[in-house]
Amino acid sequence: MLRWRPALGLGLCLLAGTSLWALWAYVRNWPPVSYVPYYLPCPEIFNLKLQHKGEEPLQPVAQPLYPQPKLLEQRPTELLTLTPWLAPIISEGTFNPELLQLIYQPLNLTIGVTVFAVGKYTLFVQHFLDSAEEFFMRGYRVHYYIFTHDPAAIPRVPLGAGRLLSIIPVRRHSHWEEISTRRMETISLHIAKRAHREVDYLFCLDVDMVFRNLWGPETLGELVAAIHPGYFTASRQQFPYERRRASTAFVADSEGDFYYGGAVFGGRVASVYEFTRVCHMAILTDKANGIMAIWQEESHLNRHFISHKPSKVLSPEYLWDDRKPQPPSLKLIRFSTVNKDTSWLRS
Ligand SMILES: CC(=O)N[C@H]1[C@@H](OP(=O)(O)OP(=O)(O)OC[C@H]2O[C@@H](n3ccc(=O)[nH]c3=O)[C@H](O)[C@@H]2O)O[C@H](CO)[C@H](O)[C@@H]1O
Ligand SMILES: [Mn+2]
Repeated sequence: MLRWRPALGLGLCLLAGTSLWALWAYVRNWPPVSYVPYYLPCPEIFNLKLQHKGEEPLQPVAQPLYPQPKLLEQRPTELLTLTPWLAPIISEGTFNPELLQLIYQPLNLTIGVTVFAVGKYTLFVQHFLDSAEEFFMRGYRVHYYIFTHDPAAIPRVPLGAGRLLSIIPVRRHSHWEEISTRRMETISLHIAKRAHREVDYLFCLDVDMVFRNLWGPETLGELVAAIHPGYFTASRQQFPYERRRASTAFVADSEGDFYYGGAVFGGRVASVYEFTRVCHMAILTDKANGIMAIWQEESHLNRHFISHKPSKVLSPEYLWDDRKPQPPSLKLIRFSTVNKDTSWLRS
């Protein structure tokens, strides 16, 4: 009987030790972590940090009340050329193309372009590329990145010297809103993985568009936004911002400078990285809260540009819409949305 005592004592000690360890493991993880399912498909985004020696991004400015800048402030045919935060507004007549050529050509820059062609939107690629070859950054090195679910559907357009095209396969999301919105995520990941080594500047463009006139180095800047063709005469209260406070894209009636289009943005590749990453995070936060902003990523883009002003603003010459007549205030149209059957395209 006495011989069993040490064995029994040892067993009890082991049992007590295991129970204490299990209790400690449970307490240590309290409260239980609940993982938001939306975050799971893209955990890389939280760990990736671009390796560049840049300055710290500007801190968000406090939002004092100030009058809205008006593109047509002076005369009905003359566009504003400078924002109140001293960013140039680019339109025909505000710059000297020959001088800019002399300045930018020796820099040997490579300009990247991202375009998405998912589902029936592959139909737009031919026209987009043909016109880009004619008008976009002529004489510069250009790298087109075409994101598509169907690489075979991308036409082989002959490219000029120094111009490259890469086709990058992506998932075909079922809803068009998801396809459009996911661009922020895909672009930021693509920059971190690859594009930051390959290009100096990057423009992110819609594919249902066509170039009609020259688009040159006057558009290059740290962070570049384009004024939406539908709202350049509207007051900030009429802008179609996200007005629900539950969304991270919320904009108050007293805020806003210009309403920018989601179809055109760009800048230095590192700045476009930070911009798309931050917009993607905001979109994920909304998803986790069960809300989608009224104009998807365009709403987030607009929210961001209120607190982080673009360093250069493109007039609607650079983002027009073929369904609208050319107004007298625009001397030419450089890049425009083609007339399209939206409900068929998105079906
Ligand atoms: C002029 C302008 O600023 N347009 C914006 C506007 O409408 P749009 O009506 O111009 O949006 P859209 O149908 O062109 O979609 C945006 C882009 O996403 C891609 N795509 C979209 C759907 C699809 O099935 N397959 C596909 O590839 C394609 O590159 C397309 O150009 O609102 C969108 C978000 O709601 C985007 O912010 C657009 O940039
Ligand atoms: Mn479009």
